[in-house]
Amino acid sequence: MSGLRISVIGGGVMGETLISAWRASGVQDIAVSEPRAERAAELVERYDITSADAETAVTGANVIVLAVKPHHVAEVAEQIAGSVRSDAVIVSVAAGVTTATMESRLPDGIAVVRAMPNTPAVIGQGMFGVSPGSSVSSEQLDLVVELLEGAGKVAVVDESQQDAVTAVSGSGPAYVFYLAEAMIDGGVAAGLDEPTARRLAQQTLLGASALLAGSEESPAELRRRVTSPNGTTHAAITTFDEQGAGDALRAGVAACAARAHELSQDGS
Ligand SMILES: NC(=O)C1=CN([C@@H]2O[C@H](COP(=O)(O)OP(=O)(O)OC[C@H]3O[C@@H](n4cnc5c(N)ncnc54)[C@H](OP(=O)(O)O)[C@@H]3O)[C@@H](O)[C@H]2O)C=CC1
Ligand SMILES: O=C(O)[C@@H]1CCC=N1
Repeated sequence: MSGLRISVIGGGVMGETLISAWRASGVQDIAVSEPRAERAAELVERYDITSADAETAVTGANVIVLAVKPHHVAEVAEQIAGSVRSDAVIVSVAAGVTTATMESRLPDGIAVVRAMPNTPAVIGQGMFGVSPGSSVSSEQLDLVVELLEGAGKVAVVDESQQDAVTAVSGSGPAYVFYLAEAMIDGGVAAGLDEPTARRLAQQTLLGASALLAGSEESPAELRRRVTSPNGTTHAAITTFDEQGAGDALRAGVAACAARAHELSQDGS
């Protein structure tokens, strides 16, 4: 994508994730704005990008990514409002911040897209739920989708579904790591050394994920194929059910969506 200039406001976990993925996919011109000087210098050194204050970083940028905490989005939008190109597209990755909130802080007609990423984007395996605001042209949406596809898969969804997207894919990697922690702990308790338990859990999650992603079968059917009658898996799943693991996970996903909704009400 020649002539593309991306400005990333906020050089934390998600800002770095996207910068890293875009550098790996060949994007040349990236500027970051990050208030902590040491952190900004680290990103400049690591990814060969430029660093500037927010107003300078967005000047001339075609795509501006807001990767600050949800409660900082409105003030950052106000801060850059006078410096954005009229044809720029602003992509916010903040949980719970609506396109309407951002549009109200920016000049009329500026294109705003809300995107919910996840951290596997750092290895090009991200999942993004994307919702255009009221002033986004189809070319601008295509540009954002193409850019994000450099870091993973993209689903364009109605903005009303963004809290649910956050609850499944945005926060989802943490659920998988939580499962990995429990599997490793359980393996150690059953007699493995930690590095071996970790290796077994890692490859099992990788293999099972690839199988699930490439299969026409439902997760329930794939699980059934592991579960021999009255065998070892049956013992594990029966215990999970008895102890409410499935219900607990469903309740956690619902709590995540509710928290995303709460953020969209007051941003804090
Ligand atoms: N981490 C994840 O897995 C995901 C995160 N998100 C969203 O991404 C956003 C960022 O999250 P994450 O990267 O985890 O958070 P971080 O706290 O790691 O990053 C936010 C960064 O923005 C910086 N910042 C604060 N104010 C400004 C400002 N005015 N101008 C420029 N930079 C500023 C912060 O600096 P300082 O620390 O000094 O305040 C910090 O470095 C959030 O809105 C979150 O909802 C979405 C999906 C997944
Ligand atoms: O925990 C959070 O609030 C952010 C949004 C989704 C993943 N991390």
